[in-house]
Amino acid sequence: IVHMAQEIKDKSEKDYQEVYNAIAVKLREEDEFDGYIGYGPVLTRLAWHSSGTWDKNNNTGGSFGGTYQFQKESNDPSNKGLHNGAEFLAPIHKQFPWLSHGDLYTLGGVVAIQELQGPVIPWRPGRVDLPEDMTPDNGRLPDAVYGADYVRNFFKRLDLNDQEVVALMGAHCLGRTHLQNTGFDGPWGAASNTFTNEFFLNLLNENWKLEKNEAKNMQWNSPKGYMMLPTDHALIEDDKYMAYVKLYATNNDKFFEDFAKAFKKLLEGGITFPQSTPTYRFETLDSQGL
Ligand code: HEM
Ligand SMILES: Cc1cnc2ccccc2c1N
Repeated sequence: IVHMAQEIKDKSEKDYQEVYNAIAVKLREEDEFDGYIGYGPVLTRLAWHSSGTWDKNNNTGGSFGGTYQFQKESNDPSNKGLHNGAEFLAPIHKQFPWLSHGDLYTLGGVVAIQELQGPVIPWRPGRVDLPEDMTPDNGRLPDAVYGADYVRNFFKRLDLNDQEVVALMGAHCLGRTHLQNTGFDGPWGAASNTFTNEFFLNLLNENWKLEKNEAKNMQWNSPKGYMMLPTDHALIEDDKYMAYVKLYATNNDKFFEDFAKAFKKLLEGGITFPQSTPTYRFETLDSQGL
């Protein structure tokens, strides 16, 4: 299967910056969601889950067709809680009906990362809505209970190497786990809604204890009330991953640079863009003085 992005002839950078700004203003205004964490983390996870269904071996799934809009995909147990992100974006789709669902879900993640003070994520438009029968099967997204070998093998299907995987996992600096969504709980106290390399510093500096949580799942907890999933903790159980954890814990610029590249690659998996497709680097609200 070839997913050829369409050439968007009648929309300019200004049009896409207008969509970016509409999402960013809504994000700034609706700050009470999830105990004042806001919508940034869940929008980031929605962009990742709508892209993470890609299978490089047969080029099925991925962000191109916007199939998260169909219940077969949004009801995947792996997607529990993401409806909050989709409902947040629904009015944006109404305001800009010319934007495909695939472009909407991925752009939502770009706005979230940038407005939460993360790196600029270069982004290309042109994803095309596919019919419901092209929705990939459930079960293509990763489980949280396994170790490094599972994580490494899982991300091969998304064509992502050790360095890209560790960089991307740094997004777990944002938001939190919710017992009713995934059977994991915490961090307790304020979860973060600012994009930093804290995830790597916490991995290295906290005193982690493996405990069974209320849903009978094992997770790593620290005396300060932080938590890590088994797949998070796996990054300091494996020498190759550990090298990148240390790199990103000590070099925030390198983390930002590598995260931006890996997140763009994740959001574009399986898509062929025409030469003429521009790559947009959007301004944040702050940098526009808005
Ligand atoms: C081995 C791979 C991964 C596993 C097993 C995993 C698992 C999870 C789980 C269990 C949650 C909690 C969801 C909830 O209970 O509401 C979560 C949240 C989150 N994940 Fe991941 N994740 C992985 C990779 C990623 C990647 C690659 C990204 C983005 C680049 C990401 C971004 C997020 C964000 C932002 C949240 C917070 C969502 C919120 O606060 O509502 N994750 N993840
Ligand atoms: C500190 C930390 C660690 N792991 C996480 C996994 C998923 C969501 C949030 C997380 C988080 N804030």
